[in-house]
Amino acid sequence: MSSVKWLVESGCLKKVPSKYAYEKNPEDRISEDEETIPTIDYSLLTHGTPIQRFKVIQDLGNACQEWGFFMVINHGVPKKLRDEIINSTETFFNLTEEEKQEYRGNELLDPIKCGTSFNVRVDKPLMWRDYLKILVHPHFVSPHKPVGFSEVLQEYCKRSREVASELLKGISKSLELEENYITKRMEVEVGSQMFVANLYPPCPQPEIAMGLPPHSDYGLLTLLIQNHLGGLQVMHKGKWVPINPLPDSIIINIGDHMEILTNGKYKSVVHRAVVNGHGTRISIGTAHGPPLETIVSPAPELANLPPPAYRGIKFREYVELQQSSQLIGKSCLDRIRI
Ligand SMILES: O=C(O)CCC(=O)C(=O)O
Ligand SMILES: [Fe+2]
Repeated sequence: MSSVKWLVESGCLKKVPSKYAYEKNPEDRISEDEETIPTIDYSLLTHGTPIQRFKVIQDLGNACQEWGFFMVINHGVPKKLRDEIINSTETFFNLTEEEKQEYRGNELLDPIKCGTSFNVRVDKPLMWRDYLKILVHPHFVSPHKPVGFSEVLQEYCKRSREVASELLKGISKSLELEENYITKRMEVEVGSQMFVANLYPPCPQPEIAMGLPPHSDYGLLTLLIQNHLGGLQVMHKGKWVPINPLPDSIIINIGDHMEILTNGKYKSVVHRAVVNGHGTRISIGTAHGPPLETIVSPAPELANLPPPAYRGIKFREYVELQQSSQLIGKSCLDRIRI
């Protein structure tokens, strides 16, 4: 299956080929309010006074409960590193189709996988998106091309793990649990981290194509950065809210495993990526979760009243289920609700 990038660059497309034609839900509403996702000042979480910390933990809890999405500012991941990971990812996608073939991957959880759409075996229609997914933790691997990619990838992923683990401490506190509760219970230090780069080439008819359809993410937390182009929309109170992140911020969202662990107190939220007609959008997510063999179930501290609402499932099994199915809202999580 050729990449969307190749399709766009190899001819002068005036129309979206029919296999990419995406029928939007006629009931979709785009929010026109100014309202957007909350902002969390990370530096107050890590270096604030006790009062500032108390307040930011409350804000974090509210953001998780009300939106499932927020932006973090003052996170300490240098702009240079964020630019470098976006630029080197772009350079990766600029390799020839033959060079990228090496990373096509045959198995669902091959540590390095490069491809198009979400899952070409089941997607109907195809998505206007190419991707590179790398399981970077606990065992770091990287494509050996382009030159320098591996070093930047390793550093960016390490810095994003640091941010994720501080946020998980704050989230534990917001649930009135001990600060290291989630990181310990989910063995986050030896947990899995998936790097997912999305490339959305310019689309001749953006209104009838989709970059990524409505879905929630697996894992505990996802960190997301993007180049200069927007496209992320978050479902909130029945409307799609377009996200325009503050400069230098990182977007964070709750994944399905946080919903399971908190017994539904913090819910994963459906989001999608729309495409545009003028330029190539790149977004880079890192999904943070437990080790693949860990069984995730509701924390007993949070699953007494109300009783457990999800059955326990091995992280690997859940990821395989999600990655092998069509991406449809929260359909994967629905399968393990009690
Ligand atoms: O490109 C985006 O803004 C969203 C990407 C996304 O939702 C994902 O990779 O799971
Ligand atoms: Fe996502």
